Amino acid sequence: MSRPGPERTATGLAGLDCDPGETLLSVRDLRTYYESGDLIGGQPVKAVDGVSFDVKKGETLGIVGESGCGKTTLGRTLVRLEAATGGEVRVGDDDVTQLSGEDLQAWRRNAQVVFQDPESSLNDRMTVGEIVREPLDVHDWGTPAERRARVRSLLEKVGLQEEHYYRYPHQFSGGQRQRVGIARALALEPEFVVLDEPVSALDVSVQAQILNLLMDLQEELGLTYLFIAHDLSVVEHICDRVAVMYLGNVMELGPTEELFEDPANPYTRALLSAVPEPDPTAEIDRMTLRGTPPSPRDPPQGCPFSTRCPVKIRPEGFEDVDDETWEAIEVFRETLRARSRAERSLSEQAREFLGFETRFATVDEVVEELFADRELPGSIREPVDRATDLARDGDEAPALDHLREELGSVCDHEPPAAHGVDATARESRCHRHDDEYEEPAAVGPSVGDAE
Ligand SMILES: Nc1ncnc2c1ncn2[C@@H]1O[C@H](COP(=O)(O)OP(=O)(O)OP(=O)(O)O)[C@@H](O)[C@H]1O
Repeated sequence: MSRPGPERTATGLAGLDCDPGETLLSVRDLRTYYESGDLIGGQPVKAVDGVSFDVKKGETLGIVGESGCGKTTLGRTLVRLEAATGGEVRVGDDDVTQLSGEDLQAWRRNAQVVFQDPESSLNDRMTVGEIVREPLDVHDWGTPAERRARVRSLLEKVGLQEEHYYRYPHQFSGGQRQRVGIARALALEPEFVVLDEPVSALDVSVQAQILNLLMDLQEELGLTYLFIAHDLSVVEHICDRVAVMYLGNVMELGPTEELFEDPANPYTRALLSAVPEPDPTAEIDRMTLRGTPPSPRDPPQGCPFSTRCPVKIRPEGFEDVDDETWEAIEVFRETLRARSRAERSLSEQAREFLGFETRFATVDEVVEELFADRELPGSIREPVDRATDLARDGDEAPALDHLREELGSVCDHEPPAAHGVDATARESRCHRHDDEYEEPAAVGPSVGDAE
């Protein structure tokens, strides 16, 4: 069978040949779960838990969020390095998650990854020429002479010299190794490239060079990038649009400038307010988030961010309870949740949430510390007492269910839908965008620079 050589123009999948600005990938309700290693009954890790967005041809879409929120899994699922558990990734009429045979080969040629750590992602026993040529060999691209010529032109394209062909990765600096990784990713002329933290392992002085190279290559080759990063300043610099992930969900997605200037979602606001200001005298209200993200094995039933959200909606009838009392209830719930995970002892968790040095051994001591000095109305005292009884017997799950039933709001019960939040098609998932509630910005601390 004849294989595509250097002259080939068709990508192999009709949907990839769309025009710049048109939708290249249409991701719908995509889920990727990792099955638990337990023999029976373990919950899967819901690394990507129902995300929907489009990627437009020629754009750079940033994916940001804290460690463990599912960025890498999302990128790997899009290029079929991980199998999706559910949902779709449409390219024209094809669903990438279902491709097999030649169509899957065509997708694999067209969807490549540049990995974070050029130290470990390149095989140290192969020469640079062999590393870059390997995908051409695997896909039986052109003739051997054409492959060698292609590797030389790729090395030049990424700023390396011809004589580097016969060297080994360990003879190179981190920046040079990442250039090799980029050349390899581009060998098969892909349309779509996942850049998974491509500069975070590099010296700051080298980062800009690699980012400039990536931007030049994008322009020259019409590439579409998914740019995964936790460094927000890099994202602001390089991305056209940004998706903010939390616990396997996209909380907000929109054009970079608008999203950074006026973040709509409480999580985006918290994430941006955690970025150190270049001017330390600038007065901004920093949002500090309580606790740690919930386990992706057991995400909250309502809004993914509900357990830590600083502007969580109160349930009806509790609006007048003072903030400290309400905070104590949320800390109680968070402590029970941590205890049910049993990853760390209750005392460690409680100390972290409360900032106390005291050791807590029992639920009663936590309750005493949180509520002893407070006048609790019966509508709060009763569910707290009931939950304490349940938790005392080691039943945190029913205790939490009870608290959610009695003291939970819409944020605890329903996942928020995506709301359009400005004229740029930006979307944010938060119940506060419903007309009946105040917007996050109206009730929470302000975010952004104070120039
Ligand atoms: N192969 C795997 N098996 C089981 N769980 C996994 C696997 N890979 C990732 N996870 C889990 O899935 C969740 C998402 O991980 P992922 O690496 O996608 O997040 P991330 O946002 O890219 O994090 P980081 O910024 O630290 O790379 C985490 O809880 C992680 O522990």
